[in-house]
Amino acid sequence: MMALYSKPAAFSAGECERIIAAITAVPSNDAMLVGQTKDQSVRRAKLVWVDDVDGLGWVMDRLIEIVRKSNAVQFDFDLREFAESPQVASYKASDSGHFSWHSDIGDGPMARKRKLTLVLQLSLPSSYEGGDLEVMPSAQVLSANRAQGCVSIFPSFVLHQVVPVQHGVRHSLTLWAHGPAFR
Ligand SMILES: O=C(O)CCC(=O)C(=O)O
Ligand SMILES: [Fe+2]
Repeated sequence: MMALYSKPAAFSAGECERIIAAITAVPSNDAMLVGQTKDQSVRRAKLVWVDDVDGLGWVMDRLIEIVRKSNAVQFDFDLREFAESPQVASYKASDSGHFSWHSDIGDGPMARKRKLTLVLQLSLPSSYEGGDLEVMPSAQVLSANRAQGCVSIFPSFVLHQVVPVQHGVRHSLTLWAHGPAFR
C-alpha cells in the first residue's frame, strides 16, 4: 500500500486564492490539538473551520470526490462519514508557525474515528519558506508536494509534521474521513 496519495492540480490557483480570501475574512482561533489542549510548543497556527464560512460548499463537494477516488484506488478503508468540518490553518513565520510530529487519531469522539487525512496546499510555494508537510509512513520521511492546489492523502494514524515556516505564510486545508475502528 502506497501510504501517501497525491493529486496535483486538484484545485486551480484561482480557486486556492478564492479559498484563502474567504477564510481571511472571518475571525480565526488559535490551533487546538485533538485533545483540545493548547500547547504552542506542539502547534502554532491560526484555524478557521470551513463550515463556518459561507460560499465554500463547492470545496467540500470536490474534496469528497477526491477522497472517494483515493480510497477506491489506494486505501480501501471502511469510510462512513466526514464527521468534522474541514479546517484551514495559517502558519506564519512571524508566529513560528509549525506543527510537530503527531498522528491525527485522538481520544475525542470524532478524533478516534479519523481514518484518512487530506491536506490541500493553498499557498503558492514561492510565497513562503519552510512549512513543508512531512509524512513518515515507515522509516523514511516523505515530503508532500508543495504545489498550490495539490492534495495529499494519508492514513490518519501515520506520523506527520509541518516544519517551521521561516518566511511568509503557509495556508493549508485539512479534512478527515471517518469510519469504524480498524480490525
Ligand atoms: O497543515 C498541514 O499540512 C497539516 C495539518 C495537520 O497535520 C492537522 O491539521 O492535523
Ligand atoms: Fe495532522
